[in-house]
Amino acid sequence: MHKGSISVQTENIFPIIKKFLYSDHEIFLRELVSNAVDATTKLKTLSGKGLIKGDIGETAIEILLDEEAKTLTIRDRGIGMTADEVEKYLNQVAFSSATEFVEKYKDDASIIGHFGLGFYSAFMVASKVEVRTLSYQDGAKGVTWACEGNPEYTLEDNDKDFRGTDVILHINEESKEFLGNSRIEQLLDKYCKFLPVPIQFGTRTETITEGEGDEATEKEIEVDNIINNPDPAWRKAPADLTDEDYKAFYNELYPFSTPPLFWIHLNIDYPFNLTGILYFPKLGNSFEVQKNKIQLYSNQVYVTDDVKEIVPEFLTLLHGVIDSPDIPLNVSRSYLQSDGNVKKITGYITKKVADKLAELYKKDEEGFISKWDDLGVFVKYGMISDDKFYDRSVKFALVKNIDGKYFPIEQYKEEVKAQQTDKYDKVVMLYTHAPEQHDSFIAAAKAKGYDILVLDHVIDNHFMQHMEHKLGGITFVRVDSDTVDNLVQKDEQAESVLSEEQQESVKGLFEAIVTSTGSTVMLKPLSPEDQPVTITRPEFMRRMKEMQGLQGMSFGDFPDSVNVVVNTNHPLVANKLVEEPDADKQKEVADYLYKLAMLNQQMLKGAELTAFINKSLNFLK
Ligand SMILES: Nc1ncnc2c1ncn2[C@@H]1O[C@H](COP(=O)(O)OP(=O)(O)OP(=O)(O)O)[C@@H](O)[C@H]1O
Repeated sequence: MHKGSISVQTENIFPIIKKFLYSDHEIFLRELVSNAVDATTKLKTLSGKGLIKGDIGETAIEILLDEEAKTLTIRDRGIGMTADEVEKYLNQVAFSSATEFVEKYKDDASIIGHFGLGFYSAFMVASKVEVRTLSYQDGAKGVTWACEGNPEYTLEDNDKDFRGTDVILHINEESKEFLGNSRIEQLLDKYCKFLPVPIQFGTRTETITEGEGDEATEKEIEVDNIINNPDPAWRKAPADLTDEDYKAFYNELYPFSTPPLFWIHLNIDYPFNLTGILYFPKLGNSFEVQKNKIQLYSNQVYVTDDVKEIVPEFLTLLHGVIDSPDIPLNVSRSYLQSDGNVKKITGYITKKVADKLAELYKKDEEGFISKWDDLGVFVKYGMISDDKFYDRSVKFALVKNIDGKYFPIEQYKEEVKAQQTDKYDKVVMLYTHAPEQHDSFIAAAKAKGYDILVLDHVIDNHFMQHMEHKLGGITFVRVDSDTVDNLVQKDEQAESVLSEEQQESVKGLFEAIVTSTGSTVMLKPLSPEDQPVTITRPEFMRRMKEMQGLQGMSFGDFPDSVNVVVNTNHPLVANKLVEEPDADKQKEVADYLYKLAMLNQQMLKGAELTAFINKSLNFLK
């Protein structure tokens, strides 16, 4: 037996590890299993080069839990270590790199906790760590290194008879959770799901069928429980994968979810290394809830699902996996943001996504259109937030009209130009966010030969604002924002059949009825075919208010701004109302017309609505 003292360059590291590493203790398992994987990969490499004679045999890594002995063991059948190597790698390399790391990041506990310290993170959860190891080299002798979380360690020979390393953790009092089967299972699933070496944790029962036809019997057998898929889809060549393989992998990542719309296989080795698969999920009208689903890996080791720094914000709506050994992982956020490689990766991913969409649109326009309702959100979000993406995608950014036809927005502008250009030379793109609710406005606009778009997603206000600015020469106007004659403003002036005096009296009549703040009464000589009274919501104020609401800002109690437009050429106004001799009756008619307009804009509610219905029923008596 040999005793020694770990050379301490700085003050004792163990209290520092315990003090600073309070967050994410669980990372120790990832670190130790990664070391086991490294040792196994090294062995395979040596064998591949013919440097190890004969068959290397079993290489699976095992995780063993002994609740009674309170130990958790990580067992590999990798290269192992000689006594000299243990001294060098565990006492010097591992120790000095851990010391350096803690020194560097001790003011940012979250970083240390998150990224671990390699081998020494074992001391976050263990009061004692034993390493029993046997090197692959001919004639090597087994050695056991043990350390109880202080600078003293022991090293002694053992009789280990199979190549590889057991790291035995004597779990400390505060970390008892790591003696639970399901907790370990959960951690392995989180961090080790796609590690490149099979990892076994206990056994599981499997039902197999023996014999054939009528003779067939079902039997339960115990098999090794391999918790990982060592050869995940993203590491394979796209040519070797079918659509079913991609879907199956999606299901592996997100069990029980709706199949994705399509995917992009990323594969680049210059100027940085990156592989991965990004999936476009079915989003429908939802938005926020889907974020943070992309998982970041480094050589198949799970790192995080917080990829904000690597993937442009709008693409965090995507799902899938990115794997890059080139992303500097154990550094701070601010460093990531300014890192040149990370910027290049972001740019590359954006370009790949835009190219894939362009290709889909070109190759299969119909298929692309059929996916647009789900895809539109990404594309719009991307166009708003990333100029380069805008330039690439404006060609295939679609808008849908009320008849369910889709057009690229630039082409749509040309389609409606002749009918819908206003006196300021802008093409007015009319839209509704709720076709049912705007039925009468839509009917009026259609009768005038206008086309109407459906823009009903929460992102659309921002999208419209952005397109007005970027595309230029267009303005979006909601179909209920003005009376139909004024949706596309022209210079034509219609004549009113009422005298000025009559107009004054009609205006006064309505002003006495319309008392809510924010409402303005206006008279207009519209077509006799149009509604007698229409309530419109001016585009600018409404859109501003909605956009601020979306950003969590508030206009305070700013009332809805609406116009109550009275059509002075409608017979019910021009004849019935004006000619009515009885003042009370006149007021009643005006009020009824106003209520109908409110009803049309879904503004009639509560007691007012009940009174209106009762009044209408009385007419039928
Ligand atoms: N299971 C193992 N089998 C063989 N050698 C090991 C094993 N675990 C650790 N080592 C040796 O100890 C060294 C130090 O390990 P440690 O985990 O601290 O650092 P690392 O793996 O080099 O880097 P990282 O901090 O990224 O984990 C390793 O480089 C390796 O040589």
